[in-house]
Amino acid sequence: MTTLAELGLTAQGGAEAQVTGLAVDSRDVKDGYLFAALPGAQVHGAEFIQYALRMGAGAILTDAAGAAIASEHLAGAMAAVIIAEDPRQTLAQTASLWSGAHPGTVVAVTGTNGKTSVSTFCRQIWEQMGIAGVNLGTTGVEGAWTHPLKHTTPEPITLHRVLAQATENGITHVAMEASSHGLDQRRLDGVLLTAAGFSNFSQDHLDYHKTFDAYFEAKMGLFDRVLSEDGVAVINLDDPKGQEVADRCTARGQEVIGVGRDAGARLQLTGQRFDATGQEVLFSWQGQAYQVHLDLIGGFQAENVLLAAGLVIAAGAEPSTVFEVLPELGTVHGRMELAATRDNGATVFVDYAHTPDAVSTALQAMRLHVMGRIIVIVGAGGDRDATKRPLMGAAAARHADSVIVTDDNPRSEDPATIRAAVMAGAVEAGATDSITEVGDRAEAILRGIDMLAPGDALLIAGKGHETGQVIGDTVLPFDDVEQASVAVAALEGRI
Ligand SMILES: CC(=O)N[C@H]1[C@@H](OP(=O)(O)OP(=O)(O)OC[C@H]2O[C@@H](n3ccc(=O)[nH]c3=O)[C@H](O)[C@@H]2O)O[C@H](CO)[C@@H](O)[C@@H]1O[C@H](C)C(=O)N[C@@H](C)C(=O)N[C@H](CCC(=O)O)C(=O)O
Ligand SMILES: Nc1ncnc2c1ncn2[C@@H]1O[C@H](COP(=O)(O)OP(=O)(O)OP(=O)(O)O)[C@@H](O)[C@H]1O
Ligand SMILES: N[C@H](CCC[C@H](N)C(=O)O)C(=O)O
Ligand SMILES: [Mg+2]
Repeated sequence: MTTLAELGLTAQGGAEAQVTGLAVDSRDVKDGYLFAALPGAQVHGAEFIQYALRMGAGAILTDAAGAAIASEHLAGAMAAVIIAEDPRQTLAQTASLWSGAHPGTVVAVTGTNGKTSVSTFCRQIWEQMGIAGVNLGTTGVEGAWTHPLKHTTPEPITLHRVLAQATENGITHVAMEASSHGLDQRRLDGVLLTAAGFSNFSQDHLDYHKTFDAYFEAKMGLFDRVLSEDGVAVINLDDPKGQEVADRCTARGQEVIGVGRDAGARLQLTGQRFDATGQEVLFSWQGQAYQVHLDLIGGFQAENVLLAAGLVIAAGAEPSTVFEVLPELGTVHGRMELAATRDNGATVFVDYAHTPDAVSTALQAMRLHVMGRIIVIVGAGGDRDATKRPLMGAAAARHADSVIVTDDNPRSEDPATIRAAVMAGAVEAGATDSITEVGDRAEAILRGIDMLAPGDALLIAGKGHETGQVIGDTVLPFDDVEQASVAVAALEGRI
């Protein structure tokens, strides 16, 4: 139990309460809980204050609008009422105080693509250096301590509970993903960051943010608000938005480590040569060169490694030790992962490309490792940014030799309508040998693999590490890597 004062909260009329737990959903409230009634996208959480009180809530955190909505229920209630201008931000601070210690070194990365990859590489570098680290994001908590997560950036109550549990389990270093939803909703505002990274900016999530500007500003919250003035910002200067981000950080007084091919980068990528299994990369840190072989497919993964190395250095590691361990880095699950190889040598890769930029980047990256033709399987998710669908189809048609359009988590939408939008973009971009629509994802994979001649490669885009196909409210088990190896075994006559 903790008092409101210990949680940094002041209730109306100076009321005190012994808080037994925190909840953002009225259905999770138990006796003595503080219920945070937050303004939502669908409804104001204050609509549920009456239920939270019935469940025994001892304190209510909300904004002025929420207090007005629930005034009738709050008037006669015993619960302490805290009114905050930005209750999501207040909740983030409260959750941090509630859960106690978090690991001493926490770095966060934002950007449209590459967050999971960069945070995973940070954790792998720490691991190789003998440091107890984890990455925290889309793929859960992974590393020296593991824990499943439902969101890329969990809401603050979960986030701080997980950080506290990680600390109890000996974790000293965390690399976490800062999603734009998470930043917009202040989910990580109570986390003390040592350093923060920016990977890139392109289209996604316009269903939520509505405009590119709003989406970009949400991401900038990481540097403008969450990272303090004495934190270090590690910025990919090769991205068109990179310099603007760096300038904003400099203006706030933060130390900036620029990374990229850009001549002004302190951590630079100066050379890159590709082979069938990876790439030879030349890095330079403040003028000192390091040549490293990365067992990773895709030029962009070297850029992600560069950003990860920058973050680890910003968090205090000795640069020469960081470059020494880079050859030990392994594929991030579901990111340019070699899933299967046909008897004729043709390869099948699984990648989480689910934005137009990611589809282009992944396919262009593959070209440099592949001698023959490239076939891509692509689809777009339901209940997500619909405007990205034709752009994903167009990116696929522009950069692959054959395109198969299929389903990827249609959710509540009609799968045929989503496929039609992806197909329309692909057909308009044209220039491929073939564009086919195969709704059933397993069949699409089988057909794609059947097309592979010696030297060819197939990219199965969109689902990466995911283990289910979401159709309506049902999640059917589905794993691209597994499907690929089953399809290869079937086509080679082994099953
Ligand atoms: C779009 C979005 O991000 N929504 C988040 C937001 O919900 P909301 O404000 O829209 O909720 P609402 O339905 O309007 O309800 C308002 C409030 O009433 C509460 N409520 C609602 C019903 C009830 O019976 N009782 C009750 O108390 C809700 O808990 C909520 O706090 O605030 C809620 C509480 O903090 C979050 O749980 C919820 O995340 C939902 C579950 C979600 O799916 N978010 C996804 C889109 C997301 O955040 N994804 C990003 C990754 C994206 C990416 O990079 O690809 C992530 O970080 O995972
Ligand atoms: N640096 C990069 N530049 C462009 N595309 C990238 C980059 N890194 C990764 N990608 C593409 O984006 C996909 C997703 O990568 P990753 O999971 O690391 O990103 P993320 O930002 O965590 O995504 P999410 O928003 O779903 O959490 C990859 O599979 C790849 O196709
Ligand atoms: N974090 C992303 C993942 C998309 C993955 C793709 N398989 C899809 O379902 O669209 C989102 O929720 O928008
Ligand atoms: Mg991610």
